[in-house]
Amino acid sequence: MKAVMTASRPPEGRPYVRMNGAGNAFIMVQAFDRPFHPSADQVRALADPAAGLGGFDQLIGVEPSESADAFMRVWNADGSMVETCGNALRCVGWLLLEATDKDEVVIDTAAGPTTARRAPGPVGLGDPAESTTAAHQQVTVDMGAPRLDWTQVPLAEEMDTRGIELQVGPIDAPVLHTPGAVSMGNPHVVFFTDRQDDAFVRGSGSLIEHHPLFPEGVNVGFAKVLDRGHIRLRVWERGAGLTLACGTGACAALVATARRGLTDRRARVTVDGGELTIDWDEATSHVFMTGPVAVEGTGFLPAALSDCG
Ligand SMILES: N[C@@H](CCC[C@H](N)C(=O)O)C(=O)O
Repeated sequence: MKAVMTASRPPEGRPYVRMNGAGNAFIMVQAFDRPFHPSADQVRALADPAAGLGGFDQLIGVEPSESADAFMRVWNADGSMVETCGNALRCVGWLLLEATDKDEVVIDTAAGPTTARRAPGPVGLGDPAESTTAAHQQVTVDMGAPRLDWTQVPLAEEMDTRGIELQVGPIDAPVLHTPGAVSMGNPHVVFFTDRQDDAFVRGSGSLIEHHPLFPEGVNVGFAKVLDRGHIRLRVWERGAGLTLACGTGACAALVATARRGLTDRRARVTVDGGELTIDWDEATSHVFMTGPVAVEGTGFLPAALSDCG
């Protein structure tokens, strides 16, 4: 881990690795040697293009753990600290797999532990073993069982999470209605809809994110079922807005569509930044997510924002 994240260190600031998981953008900060606990203001400052990091959806702290290979801490770009992030788990998993000789690593989070392992690369992209970066690498994570009780999402009132009482638009002709609600360690609502254009996703997503039915806020998915094994998904992320991919959102979309009988328990989920495969295993009830990870570069945090212990 340290080998991957601490190449040569100039005096100014703490090193970072910029990665993406199917387009979901992360800044990974090594917090093995010294704690990294930025305030919400400091996270927002780092997310600002003026900080020179290129912006990100989530800021990730990779910390030591007594029970796992690492603990992953997640901040959204708006500064909020959240439970977990599926695509970042695949990226941190890849970093840990690269830095050790293990076949499988365990990453703890505020939502509980997750295991990560390499998966065969996609056909047509060459041999992943020949790649010097993570560009062609596929990683599978075990996201555990979805939490489906209304108290676990959580919702503000009792409802059947297969299709909750929520609609957007006129009462007699709503444009969105009866979404599924799922927690993958973080809260998701998934609408089954063909409406996926930018303006619609941004407008309705930002509204629903803060709806009083979701006391902790919510990530908002817009899922178009193409066939029983294929979903087109866009996600308005809580605390980050419209992103190119949301891993927990893809897991939640598969769970929500499978519960409604719209898809099988395994499906390809096409997001703006790539393809994810989600498998809701019948025997264990665990949701497995496979998809690409990529290293975009490395750098050093601005000195003033490096010592956030
Ligand atoms: N990008 C993530 C989810 C990150 C956290 C989310 N915005 C939240 O507030 O719960 C993913 O890949 O799962």
